Amino acid sequence: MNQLFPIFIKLNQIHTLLVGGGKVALEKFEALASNDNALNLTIVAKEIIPEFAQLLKEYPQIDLYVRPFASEDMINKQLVIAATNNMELNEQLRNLTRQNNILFNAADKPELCDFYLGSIVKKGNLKIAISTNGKSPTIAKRLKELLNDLLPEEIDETLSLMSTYRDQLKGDFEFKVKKLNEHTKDILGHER
Ligand SMILES: C[C@@]1(CC(=O)O)C2=NC(=C\c3[nH]c(c(CCC(=O)O)c3CC(=O)O)Cc3[nH]c(c(CC(=O)O)c3CCC(=O)O)/C=C3\N/C(=C\2)[C@@H](CCC(=O)O)[C@]3(C)CC(=O)O)/[C@H]1CCC(=O)O
Ligand SMILES: NC(=O)c1ccc[n+]([C@@H]2O[C@H](COP(=O)([O-])OP(=O)(O)OC[C@H]3O[C@@H](n4cnc5c(N)ncnc54)[C@H](O)[C@@H]3O)[C@@H](O)[C@H]2O)c1
Repeated sequence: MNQLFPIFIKLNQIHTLLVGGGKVALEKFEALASNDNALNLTIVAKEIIPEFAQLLKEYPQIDLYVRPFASEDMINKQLVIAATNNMELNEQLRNLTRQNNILFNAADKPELCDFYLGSIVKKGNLKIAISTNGKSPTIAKRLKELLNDLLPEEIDETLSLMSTYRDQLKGDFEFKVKKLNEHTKDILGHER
């Protein structure tokens, strides 16, 4: 059984720290920024690969510090993601985040993580996050591709129409829920 509880985070409201500037850090950065390019992020890395530094020029709001991690970097952060090649540093980050009540992810190190990144299907306002409980990120990626192909582009239009319809409905909450369910019965092919 997968006991992980998915939540959807507003990356422009919280402050995230990414430690590391290599290929894996770049992948994690792309995973974050592809959801919200106005994200609130600080990056600390002893060294950064040129393509990552180049990409960051498109994000003037992001702070990049090319130097070793210092414990003060944790101040005012709510989420920390580590993508370093240094296991001692990963352990130190694990301990510091715990002491400071900050949620922690170490890329590819499940035993150190409070949360995992998911594979993400995106169709306009619709977003589906996939977890395999860490069993196979490759299958998560393949499922994402499958769902991306299966879901029609019009699904976003349907969401917008439903939102307008809901705003126009007059009546109490129970009445609205009934109407919305009646209206979508055929779209989804079954009754709630
Ligand atoms: C979903 C995705 C999100 C993201 O990272 O953005 C993600 N990994 C992705 C891809 C990917 N990662 C790896 C491969 C190589 C093949 C393979 O191993 O399968 C591929 C496939 C590829 O790149 O093609 C290597 C790998 N990853 C982990 C380990 C350690 C271990 O398994 O013990 C190792 C072995 C390292 C080694 O051998 O040294 C662990 C984790 N990776 C997770 C997330 C979390 C669990 C998610 C879940 O429950 O499924 C978890 C637990 C923690 C975390 O990192 O958050 C992203 C999909 C991108 C997309 O959607 O396109
Ligand atoms: N590259 C891959 O495809 C891959 C696949 C699976 C697992 N991994 C693992 O993921 C980790 C990261 O991989 P990578 O390819 O990005 O490694 P990398 O060596 O390219 O990058 C590591 C980054 O950590 C930074 N770093 C190290 N010590 C630091 C410190 N004290 N303060 C701040 N930054 C520091 C380095 O400057 C560098 O930017 C490694 O542990 C690797 O074994 C990598």
